[in-house]
Amino acid sequence: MAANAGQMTPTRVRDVELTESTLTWTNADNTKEDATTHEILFIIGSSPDHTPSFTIFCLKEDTENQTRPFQLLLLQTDKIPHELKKLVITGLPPHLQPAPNNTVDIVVSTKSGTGLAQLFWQDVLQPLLQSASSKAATEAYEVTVTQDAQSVRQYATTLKQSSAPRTIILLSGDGGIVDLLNGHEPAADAILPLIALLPLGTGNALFHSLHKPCESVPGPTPLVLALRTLFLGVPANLPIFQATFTPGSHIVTYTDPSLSTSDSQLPHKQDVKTLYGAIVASHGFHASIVYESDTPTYRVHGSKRFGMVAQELLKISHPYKAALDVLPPSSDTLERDPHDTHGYILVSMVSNLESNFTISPASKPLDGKLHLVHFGAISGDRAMEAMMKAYDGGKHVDVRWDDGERIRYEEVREVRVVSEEEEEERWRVFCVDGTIVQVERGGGMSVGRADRELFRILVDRRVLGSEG
Ligand SMILES: Nc1ncnc2c1ncn2[C@@H]1O[C@H](COP(=O)(O)OP(=O)(O)OP(=O)(O)O)[C@@H](O)[C@H]1O
Repeated sequence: MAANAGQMTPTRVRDVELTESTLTWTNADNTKEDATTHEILFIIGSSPDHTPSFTIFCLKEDTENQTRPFQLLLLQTDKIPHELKKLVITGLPPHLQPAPNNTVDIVVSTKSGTGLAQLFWQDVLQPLLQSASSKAATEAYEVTVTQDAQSVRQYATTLKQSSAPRTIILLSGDGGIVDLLNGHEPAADAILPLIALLPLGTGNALFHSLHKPCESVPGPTPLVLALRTLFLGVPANLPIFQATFTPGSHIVTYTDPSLSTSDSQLPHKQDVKTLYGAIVASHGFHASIVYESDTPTYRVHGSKRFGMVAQELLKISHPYKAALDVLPPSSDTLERDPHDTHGYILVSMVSNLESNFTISPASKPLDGKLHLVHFGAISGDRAMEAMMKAYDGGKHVDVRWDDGERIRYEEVREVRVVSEEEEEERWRVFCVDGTIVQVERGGGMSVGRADRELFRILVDRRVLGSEG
């Protein structure tokens, strides 16, 4: 469907001043208002041959306000403080301008996170794009609003029909990325579509990992950072990995056994051989948390849902029976891990699974390296201790207990996991960027870096500076 919202009229203001990190201004009725510099997105200035005029774009967020969590401010003024000049742009950057040789798509994943993507599109992004454009640009955007769990993949399959440059503004969590990656296989010489990610999911691992060098407390919220990247960012190839599964494996969604089985509760099963991912592939505790927390009942709790399910799983501390083989970066020989049972096997291409959960502290944005994080079938108390240290800047990677048990953390080229003798399906789940795959008894997964890229992604310039 085409977008067609009206343009937002900027508020005329004067006496715009900056004191430390507070922006103040005076309205036409002489009232004074303010915002923090962390709420400023960017400033659109008139072209040099016109009378100077600036529109300051700010986003105020109030997560407690259920009906109006987002407030976009457009302040029009003739003069801005000198310190703000670096935020001035002249309008929509080329990657956001719909043109015969540039397609711009918007994908709104309505069930991501706590379900705010559609409101964000209507109240923030659509008026923002419209107001930043000199013509009615958003009418030329194609908007896909998800109707079901297949919508993003279906959208991705349509991409191969065109070979022109394309920007995809994706309002979702990590699931939207994995769906794009697995719905689209471009021709070898195609111009890779460019993803602009607006983090409206729960964990938003890819977004937080890519923006790690830009995040600070106090500082801009993830959505402010994302909108700055949308307008001011630069494209980079998105490194990905490929997970290959044994025959009989299928993608599955969780069915809460305590709820009565109606049709809508039945698990949806879909055969799978390989999946591309950009974030993590796992088996054990992490995969089980993702699998068992993905219910409507848990989803309403936002990112707390992971912790709630983790508590339950820690009480059980299931020893996952599996064979783990690891290929070090500079070797051609797989090495068998000595453990027969495991608590946590996770291969990560990113540093963070949530903004404050640093699973792989050595991972740098876009470095394309895989790191293994592993522990054996340790007690719930020890697992909890390790997880808490991951929330403390990734200190879990140095944990070692007196009896010799430790967290294994190292760069890897490939990892193979084969689930052994697990009777219950519940303990035979694997996770690729939030997608859950259940394998047959004795089945498993191998993970290594993919030999090609499928998409580019917009990143903050500072990220490219910190590469390598
Ligand atoms: N209208 C819809 N009906 C049913 N399912 C939907 C709909 N829209 C999106 N979904 C599904 O909801 C899931 C949302 O996943 P996504 O990863 O975007 O959010 P999240 O799980 O909250 O965040 P994260 O993965 O970052 O923790 C996806 O599996 C997607 O396919």
